[in-house]
Amino acid sequence: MNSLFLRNLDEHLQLMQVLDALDPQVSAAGKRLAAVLTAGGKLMFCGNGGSAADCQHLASELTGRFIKDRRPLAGLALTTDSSALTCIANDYSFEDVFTRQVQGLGRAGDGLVAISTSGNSGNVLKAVETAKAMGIYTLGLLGRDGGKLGALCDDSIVVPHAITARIQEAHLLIGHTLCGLIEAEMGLGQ
Ligand SMILES: O=C(CO)[C@@H](O)[C@H](O)[C@H](O)[C@H](O)COP(=O)(O)O
Ligand SMILES: [Zn+2]
Repeated sequence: MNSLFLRNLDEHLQLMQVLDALDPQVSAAGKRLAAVLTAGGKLMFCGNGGSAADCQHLASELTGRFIKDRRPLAGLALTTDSSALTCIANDYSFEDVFTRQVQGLGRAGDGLVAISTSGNSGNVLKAVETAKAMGIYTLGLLGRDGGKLGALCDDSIVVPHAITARIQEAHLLIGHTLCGLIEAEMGLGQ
């Protein structure tokens, strides 16, 4: 029997082979995110667990750098402020950890990238509902069948797989591509 690594690799490669079907959604999302930044808005990111790590990773590609040496862009992970997260979860509820940050930090014209492999995390759902009501563009980076977020977000990119880890691996590829598209759309860099 194949090793665990070879089985994971096989699953990963099979998934990669069907992701080309997502090209229209990824290209359109890159344009929408670039438009938010071009108009002076910021991009916020929220998600749980491994997706929380993706949030800070992708936000840092914007404020720091991705491929090109260019001006910093407005990316903000809502997953990294441990004081805000613990205060909101402790004093209100875990469902509110992203929502209250969106309310406090978000402005009409901003964007919120909601990352969830199930598409059903309650705190992410609530943040997207709040963001939409504030006039903030919402993009879901989702998995499985997109879950409730698939129907809720303005736009969604759904990785069609049942295993959380495989979905997360695809999310990082798509997230990196979105960063590249933002740079290209904005004509930034050398
Ligand atoms: O990274 C992993 C599994 O690979 C876990 O930490 C995973 O992110 C957590 O179970 C999350 O709470 C799952 O949330 P979601 O993707 O369904 O919104
Ligand atoms: Zn993980």
